[in-house]
Amino acid sequence: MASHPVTALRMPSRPPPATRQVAALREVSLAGRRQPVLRRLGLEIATGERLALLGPAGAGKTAALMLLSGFTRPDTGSVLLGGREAADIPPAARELALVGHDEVLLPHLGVAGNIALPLELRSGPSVGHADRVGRLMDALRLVGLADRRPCDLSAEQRARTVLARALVTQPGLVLLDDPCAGLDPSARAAVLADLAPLLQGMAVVLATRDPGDALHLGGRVAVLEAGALLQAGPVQEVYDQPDSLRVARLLGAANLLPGRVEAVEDDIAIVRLGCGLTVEAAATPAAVPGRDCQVFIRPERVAVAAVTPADMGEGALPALVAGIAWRGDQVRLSLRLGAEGPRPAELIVTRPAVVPLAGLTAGQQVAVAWQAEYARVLAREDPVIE
Ligand SMILES: Nc1ncnc2c1ncn2[C@@H]1O[C@H](COP(=O)(O)OP(=O)(O)OP(=O)(O)O)[C@@H](O)[C@H]1O
Repeated sequence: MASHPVTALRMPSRPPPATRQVAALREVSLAGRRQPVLRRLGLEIATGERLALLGPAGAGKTAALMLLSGFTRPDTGSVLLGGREAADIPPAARELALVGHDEVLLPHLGVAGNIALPLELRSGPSVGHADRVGRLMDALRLVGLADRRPCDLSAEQRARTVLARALVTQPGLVLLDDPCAGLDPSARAAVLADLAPLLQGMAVVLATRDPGDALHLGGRVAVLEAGALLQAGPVQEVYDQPDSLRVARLLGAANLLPGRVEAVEDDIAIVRLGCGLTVEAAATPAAVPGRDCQVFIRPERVAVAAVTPADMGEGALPALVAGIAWRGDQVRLSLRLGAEGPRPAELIVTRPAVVPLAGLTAGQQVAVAWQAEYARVLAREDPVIE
């Protein structure tokens, strides 16, 4: 192999800066041809923070990045950079790096040459030779193939090179527009994991359609759809406590069990499911006694065992194993709740494939349970975004 793996390890020399606002969108709106692109969107990004903009195609993620980078102006609302109104700051003067969808690598330069280019072009005399070399070595660790040409790189290596090139100047704000597009889930996860040490001290906004990216990036997530902000918060919190069906589905696999709220007591709602069983779930504003609802619970939050509900404990429910499927690194159990009644509900339970399922088989009677805090009462339908 002609390439030289880069082995030097070096921690970034920057001291961790005090937390402050690096950038913000304040109630920005942007009109589109047929429907609004952004609808009074508000976001704040602090020093060193990681924020994933998660949403389906056309949600307005790229449009939000274009506003921050200055290539588009909002129709209403404002963009702030470093606490300052950014309208008069041209894109080239904004101290940020933008990695778009179709970044081009210079074909006549090797990986190291491509990554070093921004250092040559942008770093002023304040960045000494030793610091430049150090930054280049740090960035090269993400790729590890210093002299390979772009035409000889795999899609993952290209993505790594593009990211390394964007980070080599250590900008305070990095905008990443789905830099792992086209890579399979394990490659996406590996790139984001390897990226983490390079991102220290930098604020990162990652636009993605993939909830796995948001979870791997860590930090906060802002969920967008049709230009509207649906929910924002720490990614694990939004994953476990979605406010709507849309957010529940956009963050990953979700059980949504139709039912009706019977009572609410001490932040816990008692819900009678359509299949006839009664369950507990965290009360939300949608938990109004007498109102139809859906009970949300993530598949990995459901406990299952080949015992009776009485043996499993208070609140456990009887279920029937309808099917078991192995999907790569995951086992997926399909259960029927209320199988005796006229309208059984399907409940999906997932486990890492390495976790033994104590010999569960299709057709077996089991008991299931969950902690009420991981189940949530959601409205039967989401409001229309207008
Ligand atoms: N400045 C603009 N003016 C008018 N329309 C725009 C502008 N920017 C984006 N759009 C339109 O707004 C919609 C949302 O586009 P955007 O690229 O932001 O979505 P996205 O969430 O990034 O989607 P994807 O995941 O497919 O990249 C698209 O229909 C796009 O054509």
